[in-house]
Amino acid sequence: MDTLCIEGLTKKFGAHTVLDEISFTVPEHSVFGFLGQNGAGKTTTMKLILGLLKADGGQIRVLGEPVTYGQTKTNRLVGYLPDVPEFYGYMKPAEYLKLCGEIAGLSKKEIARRSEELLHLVGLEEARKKISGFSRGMKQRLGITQALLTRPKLLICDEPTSALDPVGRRELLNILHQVREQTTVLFSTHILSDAEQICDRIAVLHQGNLALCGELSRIKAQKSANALFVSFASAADVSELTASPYLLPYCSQIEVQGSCLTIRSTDIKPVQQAVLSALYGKGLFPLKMEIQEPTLEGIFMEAIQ
Ligand SMILES: Nc1ncnc2c1ncn2[C@@H]1O[C@H](COP(=O)(O)OP(=O)(O)OP(=O)(O)O)[C@@H](O)[C@H]1O
Repeated sequence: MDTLCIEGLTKKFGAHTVLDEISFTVPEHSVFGFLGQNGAGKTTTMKLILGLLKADGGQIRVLGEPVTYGQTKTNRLVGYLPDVPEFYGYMKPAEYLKLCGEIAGLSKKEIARRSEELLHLVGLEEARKKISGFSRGMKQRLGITQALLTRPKLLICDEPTSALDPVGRRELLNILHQVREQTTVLFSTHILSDAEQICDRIAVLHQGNLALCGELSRIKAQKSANALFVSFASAADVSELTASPYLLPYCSQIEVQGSCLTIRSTDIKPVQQAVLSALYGKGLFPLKMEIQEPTLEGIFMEAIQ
């Protein structure tokens, strides 16, 4: 069964339609990247899943149960990490988790066991200081422990890496990748390389619609419009190469940047042959020549154009 199923979801703020009948599913134990520019509607979608906002149309189901605005029934299945998690700064991590566990109705034994497991998972088992002294990365990691305390079936994280340095980002991505064994992860981001590293599925939200949605590997395979990148020691070599009659059929697909050129084509093989013939014909020697696979960044830019 899919952990999350969204069908025809619509949300308007006044005359502004933020979500216009979007539909997607998130399969169990997947890591789903929810991508979009600032203001695309990612947080709005998450709040709708949590029943914190009222939809103007459509349905949301968490493990088959419908989400109803204002009711928190389905939230027993969901853990949520907001973009800026708030804590009681005077508490230590274990104290904070104890409080959260008590509010959630967990037994003392379960709180102790879960806290130990989760603080170990996020590398905070040795953190003895008060939360007010935590770095942003430590706070995000603590936020994940709180969101996972009740063993939710779906973990929703709103831009969990956007405020972190590269080391903090790497640590957090590793944690999200690991927790997929216990739950399903839906996280929003505009850092495409983060999504590329750990997501098996993505959706790109743009102007109220899903510009792209599906398995990342499949999307990449479909976008087989590859590019051949060639660099030379000088721009003069580039001019000489592009003047070759072998490259004439590809002129409309050639991008020149100083001493480098990129040729894009849906079928890269004939391009390779043409470039090799042109290099040989002109007696040119490139510094570098490589086929560039489609990146998520390239795919994203194309989707939102
Ligand atoms: N309560 C509200 N009232 C009116 N407009 C709102 C409200 N909440 C969000 N919006 C608008 O809805 C749009 C989507 O906002 P949302 O916060 O969901 O985007 P986002 O994709 O999460 O952006 P970001 O990446 O910047 O966090 C924006 O234009 C925003 O101004």
